[in-house]
Amino acid sequence: MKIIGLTGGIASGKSTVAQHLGALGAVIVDADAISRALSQPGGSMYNAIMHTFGPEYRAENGQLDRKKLGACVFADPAQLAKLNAISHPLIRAEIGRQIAQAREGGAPAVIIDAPVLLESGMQDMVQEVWLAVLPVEEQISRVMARDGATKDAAQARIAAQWPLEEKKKYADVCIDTSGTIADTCRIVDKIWIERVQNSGNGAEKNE
Ligand SMILES: CC(C)(COP(=O)(O)OP(=O)(O)OC[C@H]1O[C@@H](n2cnc3c(N)ncnc32)[C@H](O)[C@@H]1O)[C@@H](O)C(=O)NCCC(=O)NCCS
Ligand SMILES: Nc1ncnc2c1ncn2[C@@H]1O[C@H](COP(=O)(O)OP(=O)(O)OP(=O)(O)O)[C@@H](O)[C@H]1O
Repeated sequence: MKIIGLTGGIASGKSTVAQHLGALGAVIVDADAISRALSQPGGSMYNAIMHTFGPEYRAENGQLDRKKLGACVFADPAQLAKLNAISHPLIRAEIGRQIAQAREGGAPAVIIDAPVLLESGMQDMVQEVWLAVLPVEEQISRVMARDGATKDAAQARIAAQWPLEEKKKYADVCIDTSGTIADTCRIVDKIWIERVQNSGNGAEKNE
């Protein structure tokens, strides 16, 4: 089984690429979904956040106030570092568990969809890094359109991540997501054939 890290910035098209890879037969491990699950009330990340950031980040319904915490950490690198120190080890452990599960299921490939795979040092868990790339102006437009964010909020979140040029240094494959979704899917089909189907499923690299 080939273990592939799929990364890129916010709204760079990772989930769209991952969804298509899922249709092709890959198992998808979604780091954002793991993060949201662990930060449900009573979850390990929720408890640690309440302990470190304080009960003012608990919304009236008991959930983590994601909007408030996002506004805090994406405006202040020191606060983001504090959150990352809590979240990344917990997310990493769960990703490891889900990779093991995928291996037992006999999937040809597992895709770790993780926006901050490189920033968090999780690339040591994967055999290849696939990077979704698009011009930053298009990325800002997609964040604003999808999340209803202001331009400033979109730029703040992008600034909390490594620049694309830095990420390219670690990428085995770049996936251009600047065209239509159909264009992206065609590119992904080709990469899947070349790097998974025709590679003996990466079995020679299996750990
Ligand atoms: C700060 C939080 C509460 C904001 O929640 P919100 O619902 O607004 O955003 P969501 O979790 O859906 O993330 C949306 C996007 O923000 C970006 N983002 C999230 N966390 C981070 C981070 N630590 N560093 C840089 N960018 C991040 C990613 O591109 C992600 O796809 C939340 O993002 C969080 O708990 N982040 C820490 C967990 C983490 O590191 N996640 C990344 C998984 S690899
Ligand atoms: N060619 C394309 N490829 C991928 N996504 C596209 C494309 N064109 C437009 N989009 C849109 O861009 C937006 C962001 O895509 P997606 O949600 O897949 O990104 P993401 O990298 O997973 O984002 P995040 O990590 O923030 O969740 C979506 O609304 C998607 O429909």
